[in-house]
Amino acid sequence: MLLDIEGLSYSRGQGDQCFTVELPSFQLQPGELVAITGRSGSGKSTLLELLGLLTAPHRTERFRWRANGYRQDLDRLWQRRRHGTLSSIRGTSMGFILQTSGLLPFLSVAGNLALIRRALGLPKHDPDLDRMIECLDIGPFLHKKPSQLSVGQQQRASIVRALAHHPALVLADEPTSALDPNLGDAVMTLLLEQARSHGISVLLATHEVDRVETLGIGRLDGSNLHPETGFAWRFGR
Ligand SMILES: Nc1ncnc2c1ncn2[C@@H]1O[C@H](COP(=O)(O)OP(=O)(O)OP(=O)(O)O)[C@@H](O)[C@H]1O
Repeated sequence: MLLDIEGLSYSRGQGDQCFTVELPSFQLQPGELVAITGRSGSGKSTLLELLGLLTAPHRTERFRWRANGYRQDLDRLWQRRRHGTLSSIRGTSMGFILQTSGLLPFLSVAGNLALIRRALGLPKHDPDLDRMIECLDIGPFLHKKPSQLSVGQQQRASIVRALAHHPALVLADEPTSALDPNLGDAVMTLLLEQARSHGISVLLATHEVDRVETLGIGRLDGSNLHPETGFAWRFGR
């Protein structure tokens, strides 16, 4: 099991503006793709930040990680402020597809893709990376800087970058939001194929419930615990 979580919760804000996200129980297997769904403002991005170790939860009964033969008690790492270890897990074993592309502005797209592989000591050339470049049609702008690209082109480049080092977990925040339906399909096909062929687990925040249901992708859906305020959401399958 890649992630094993019980009783995770996080709150931000004060008093009647307090916003809470709860994840009572969640297990994610290697190669599993799960869509995080729920109304706008329900906390999908917040949940991705928590599961991607970018934000510390306020409470967890169990928060465990196991990848590449290593187990980590993430709860304990947060409590002991082992930020170096948390950062190393993020850098080596996770790939992020953010709403803002997150590509480094001073590098070309090719440079962005090469950086993570070089940092991890992986060979420069990888047939699988070439195939991903072809699949999302980013070859024509590999030499360009992110500022010279459309939002959709940046999004496609950031998807390939997140997968370039074959991480154990990819966290994707609305990865098809700026794409036309054909490219949206290509992205979903690529994520499913990477999950199956490389055992990469994918957590995908999305509003595209129809698309994920058509593809048979499981959902972690947010329900509103306080309909009058909408400030507390519980996510479950
Ligand atoms: N930096 C922040 N500071 C304070 N509140 C925030 C911040 N970012 C988000 N929020 C609030 O936290 C709640 C959850 O936001 P989040 O972005 O996680 O929701 P979401 O489900 O991803 O939304 P969307 O579908 O619109 O992207 C919202 O009520 C939002 O207003």
